[in-house]
Amino acid sequence: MLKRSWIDSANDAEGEFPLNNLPCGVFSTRGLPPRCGVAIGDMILDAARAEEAGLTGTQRLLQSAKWNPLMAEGPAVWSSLRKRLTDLLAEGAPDRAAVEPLLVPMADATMHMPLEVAEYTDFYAGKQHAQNVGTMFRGPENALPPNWLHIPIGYNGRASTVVVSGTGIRRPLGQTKAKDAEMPSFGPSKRLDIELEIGAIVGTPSQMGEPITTDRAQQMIFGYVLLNDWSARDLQAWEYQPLGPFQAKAFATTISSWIVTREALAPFAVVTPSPEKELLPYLKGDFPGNYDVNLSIEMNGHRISTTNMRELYYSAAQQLTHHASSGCSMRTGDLLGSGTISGPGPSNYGSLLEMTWGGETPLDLGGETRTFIEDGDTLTLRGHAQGDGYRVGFGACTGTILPAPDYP
Ligand SMILES: O=C(O)/C=C/C(=O)CC(=O)CC(=O)O
Ligand SMILES: [Ca+2]
Ligand SMILES: [Mg+2]
Repeated sequence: MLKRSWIDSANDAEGEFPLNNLPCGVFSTRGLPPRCGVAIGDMILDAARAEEAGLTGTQRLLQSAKWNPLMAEGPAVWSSLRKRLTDLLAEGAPDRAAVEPLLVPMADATMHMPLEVAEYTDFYAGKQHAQNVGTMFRGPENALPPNWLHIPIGYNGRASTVVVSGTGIRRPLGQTKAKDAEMPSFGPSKRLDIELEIGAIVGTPSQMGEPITTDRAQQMIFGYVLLNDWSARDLQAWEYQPLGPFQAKAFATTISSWIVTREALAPFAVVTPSPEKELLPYLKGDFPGNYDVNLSIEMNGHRISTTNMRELYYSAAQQLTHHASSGCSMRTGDLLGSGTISGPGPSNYGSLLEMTWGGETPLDLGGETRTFIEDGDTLTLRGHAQGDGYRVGFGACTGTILPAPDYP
């Protein structure tokens, strides 16, 4: 049910930021440095100033212009802050007069990275995507690798190039090799693509040498963002064997400005699809660790795909458990990409590679067509969970492609 707020725009049934959501971002307004804020309707509550005014029940957790200090505190503190903010913003709140001056119109704000990304790992937990990409790269017989049904497969990506929604992305340069060419060549990617993913954000850390259970992993997750894993398919096809993606995915990853907390998504929790092969005991998660979140992709304003987070075969908790299982420590601010979330048919695929089947079938964008991304194109991911009379949304995860740089 919609929790009503004294901020009218937060009571809109189709709005993304009702009182039920309260996602965490970092914003600035003219002349003032970036600071922590919480979205409510079409406004942002200045959480840093609310803390200074003694309204949040926290001390010095919201002053660093990143959410990491709060994230490190763990679920009890996350929960009490959420409860406190809910009380401040609910219809009939006694503190309204103190809170009102701390609201800034979203339209006047510039958004920044909401967290310091400690490390970034990208998984491959969408089965339809793994099947599709495997078919194109290795043929239908070898599409799904033999380990896929047993391990949440991943690779270590780059935290240095995770950027916030709205950041322009330079077309990457790299090495490619045409099938019939004798030598590889170097230049701008000609097969630039997106991947629609959800990123899970680790709040509380684990120690080196300390494996964790799926229950504990679930408790460690602070929240989720939309994530676009920009991918240069021509670089990828040439470089990926035997160590997996490298420069094809190292140049940029865009996340939404808002972190939707695990608590806000709890009413939309679902179990992952039943495993086709029994999972080893350490990976079993008998709780609903996935979420019913509607997802979509727009290219230059045209919707080109719709899918849902519930398609994921492994939950973020299972991915995190596997990640720590060897003794690998997990840090506050670790970002775990889910893997591309493709649904059953071409209108539900999460990458252009799949939608155009390797560039063979162009997409119709109302007059124009596209296979891969051209300079100046804007790609936008959106996502929301649908409640009874309200939505919990992520805001946009968007980026425009700029021409490749000259080689120095
Ligand atoms: O080699 C392959 O089969 C494909 C690898 C990827 O594309 C890696 C990746 O980013 C996985 C994903 O997002 O699902
Ligand atoms: Ca990916
Ligand atoms: Mg990437």
